[in-house]
Amino acid sequence: RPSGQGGVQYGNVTDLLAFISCISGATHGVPTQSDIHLNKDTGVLLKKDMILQNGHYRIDSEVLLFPWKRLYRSVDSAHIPKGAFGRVHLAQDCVTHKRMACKLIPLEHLRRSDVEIQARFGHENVAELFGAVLREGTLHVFMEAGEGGSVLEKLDSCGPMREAEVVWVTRQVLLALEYLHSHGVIHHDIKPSNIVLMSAKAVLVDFGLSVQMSGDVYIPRDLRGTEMYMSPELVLCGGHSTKTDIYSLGSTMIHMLTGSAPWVRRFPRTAYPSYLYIIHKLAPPLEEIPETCSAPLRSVLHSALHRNPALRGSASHLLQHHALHPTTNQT
Ligand SMILES: Nc1nnc(-c2c[nH]c3ncc(-c4c[nH]c5ccccc45)cc23)o1
Repeated sequence: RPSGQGGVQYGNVTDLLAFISCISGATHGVPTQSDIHLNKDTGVLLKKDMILQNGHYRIDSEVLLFPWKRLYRSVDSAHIPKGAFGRVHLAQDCVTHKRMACKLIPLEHLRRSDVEIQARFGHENVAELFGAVLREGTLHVFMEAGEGGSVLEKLDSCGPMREAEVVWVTRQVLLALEYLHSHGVIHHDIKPSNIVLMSAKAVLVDFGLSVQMSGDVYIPRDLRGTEMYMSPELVLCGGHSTKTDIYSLGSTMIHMLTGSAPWVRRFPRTAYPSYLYIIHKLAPPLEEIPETCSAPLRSVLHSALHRNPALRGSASHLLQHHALHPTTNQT
């Protein structure tokens, strides 16, 4: 590479995956064949409207980072969304002004799934991956930006969502899950903060805990997810399937309908440091479904929150439910 040249280049998903396995291998002591210079900016961009300069794509010269603007009055403007290991900023290409999300992941916290799953499994309702650049030990992952913020932010500032909005979000998350589950991918962290809003769609983000199953059952080595949204079978650690995401979506639907995560109203977090025992011992939180919830949507919730994963609806099955096909004449 000529001197002064950066190591960032345009490429395809295969090039990006090779780059990610190189650097994640490099950090886990696996000797890599490539001449990755961890101290120069190296990386792969998938989009030509991200403009390289001499093989560089640097923060504050080729691309600028901004804190997300105050989307809602009451949300603390310092509230920068962060994934399992990474802070997410709004980014803008200096030449094309393309607006993106940029997640900064310290190399020591990088999980290959954080990038690999989004790169391999593109879908309308999965935040699109635009590229990744490694600079001074931090991986900058550029993605599709949900400038409407997350569903959690919307709930924290505007309170419970109307049923039609809940149906709109639920349907799009189910479309993403139907696609991911058909490829054996479990997201493992379905919750309001991992669903972000755009003008005409909602997309899933944060695949840092995702796995692709090799068979029908995934035997976990660790507990993955966020407690209030975890399924009973996941809490038991005896092996689970893609159906765990469906239960987490049911828990997310309760949060959207009531404005609070399941369990926390009956068992305040101050008094209950952990919800794992509650989720294991008690029946699914069906009593938290508001009285005002329509019968059709209630039956979707009963199916999604079924304690037995075998009897729980799949994403494809739930998508066929008439409650998720609102006709225009419904209020
Ligand atoms: N953990 C994680 N991994 N990837 C993402 C991600 C990709 N594109 C995005 N677009 C928007 C937001 C976002 C979340 N909360 C917000 C509040 C205000 C404004 C924006 C947001 C997050 C993302 O997030």
